[in-house]
Amino acid sequence: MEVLFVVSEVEGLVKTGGLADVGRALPVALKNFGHDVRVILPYYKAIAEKFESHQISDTQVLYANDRHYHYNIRQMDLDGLCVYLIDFPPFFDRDGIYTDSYHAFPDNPERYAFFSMAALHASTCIGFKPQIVHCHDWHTALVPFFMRRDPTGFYAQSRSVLTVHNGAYQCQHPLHDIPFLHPYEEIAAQKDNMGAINFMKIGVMNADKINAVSPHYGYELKTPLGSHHMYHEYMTRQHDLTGILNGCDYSQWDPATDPELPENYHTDDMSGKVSCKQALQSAVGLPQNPDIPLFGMVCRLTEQKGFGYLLPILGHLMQHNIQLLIIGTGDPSICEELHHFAHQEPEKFVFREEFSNHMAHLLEAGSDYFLMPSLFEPCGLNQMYSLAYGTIPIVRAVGGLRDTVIDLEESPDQATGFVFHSADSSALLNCLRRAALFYYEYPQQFKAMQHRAMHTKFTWEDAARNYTGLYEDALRS
Ligand SMILES: Nc1ncnc2c1ncn2[C@@H]1O[C@H](COP(=O)(O)OP(=O)(O)O[C@H]2O[C@H](CO)[C@@H](O)[C@H](O)[C@H]2O)[C@@H](O)[C@H]1O
Repeated sequence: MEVLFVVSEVEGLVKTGGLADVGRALPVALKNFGHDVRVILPYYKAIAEKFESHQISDTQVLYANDRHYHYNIRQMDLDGLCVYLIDFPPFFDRDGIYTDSYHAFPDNPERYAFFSMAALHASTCIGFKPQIVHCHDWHTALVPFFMRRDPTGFYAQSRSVLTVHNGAYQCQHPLHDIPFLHPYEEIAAQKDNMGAINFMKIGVMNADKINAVSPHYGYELKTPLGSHHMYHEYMTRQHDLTGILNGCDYSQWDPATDPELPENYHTDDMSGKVSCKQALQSAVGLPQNPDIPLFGMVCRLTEQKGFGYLLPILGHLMQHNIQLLIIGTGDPSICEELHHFAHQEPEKFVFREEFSNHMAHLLEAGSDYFLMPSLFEPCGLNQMYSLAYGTIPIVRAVGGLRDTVIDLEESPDQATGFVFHSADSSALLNCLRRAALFYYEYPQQFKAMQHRAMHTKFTWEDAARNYTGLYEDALRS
């Protein structure tokens, strides 16, 4: 199949979170499955500064209201993957992808409405007629709407798939600021009483098929509590909504080959993991004690990741003989609390406010436990990386975390981690205490759990097979 993969981030080029990991690994897996996949994303400043690409057509123009958008199409090769870039400096030649590190760019809705329109337009200019146009999250959720109303007929036989990586981000914005949507009366009819429209709703109501990034998140989207206030839309589309579990990119996340680690390791010889722990403790200034359990966490600092109930128990946690390391960037108020706490407990707790791929890899390898107590988690990738690195995940039973981690009490012989249920501090604290006790009291069982974790596999090949099935369903619709 010919697939146009329209996405706002691609790991290796530009990344703010898990969307980028999927933006790289899934098209590669689909290509390996035999599909002709072309990825298209904005030509951000960060890409222009670091990577070679070349312009492949004359300057193109799009019109919306009285505005003209003159843009260029560029192309590059990313490890055998064909990548097109939409070059429009007024929107993309700036520091930051979505934010200036603190605040979202106010013109994000217009930027991504333009990108969605330009991605489809560019494909017609290039002459690539895809059977499937696969878009992701709110940034490209207008693509299915524009496809259905394409006046040229170029996409008449094409079908659209919208993947929901994070349904909480929907982009609600005044229609007035989004010129590309002005011509459509049906959109004007959807304005709420503040004059705003919702990109994600438009995507869900117009895509031929929709999928969540795990089966359980697919189920949650169809519940009032888990739908992020889009229960009506997800229920309306329930027969076209499914869940496909993300994979783990083992070419990037394998402790036996990971070049970011001071020493590699595998299930037959775990001594390298001890060196990684030592290197991690040394890198962040924690006492170099190999016997104390080290809990690690790396994530975007947002409420989604469970800080609402993690922050209140940090003090209680420090009464135990453990170490905790958190690496992340995001919400300034969470940063402030973490910095404050780190000053109080320098021997036990370190907070690094940074985005570092190297440190993320070292943390995955050097920690004993990986903490992921999310309020909601569409799939989650770090728990998969943790399993691969023999770093036992501690997760809440939501979304993809529930689909990928087996709790010790639930199934002692198959357990790969610790799972708690309620979104509250005491449930989390109990779970963390359970994990610390297990580490100290049952070292042999801890090792056995590490081995089981490292043998657990969630491959992109499986995901690509499932997406192929979804594409086939879309083409039949
Ligand atoms: N400070 C930092 N330094 C270095 N690396 C950092 C970092 N902060 C985060 N990362 C990296 O970003 C990625 C985070 O991926 P996740 O899937 O866990 O979360 P995210 O919420 O961004 O993704 C959303 O999309 C993905 C993809 O579908 C879903 O799995 C997920 O549930 C959904 O919320 C990992 O590769 C992680 O290592």
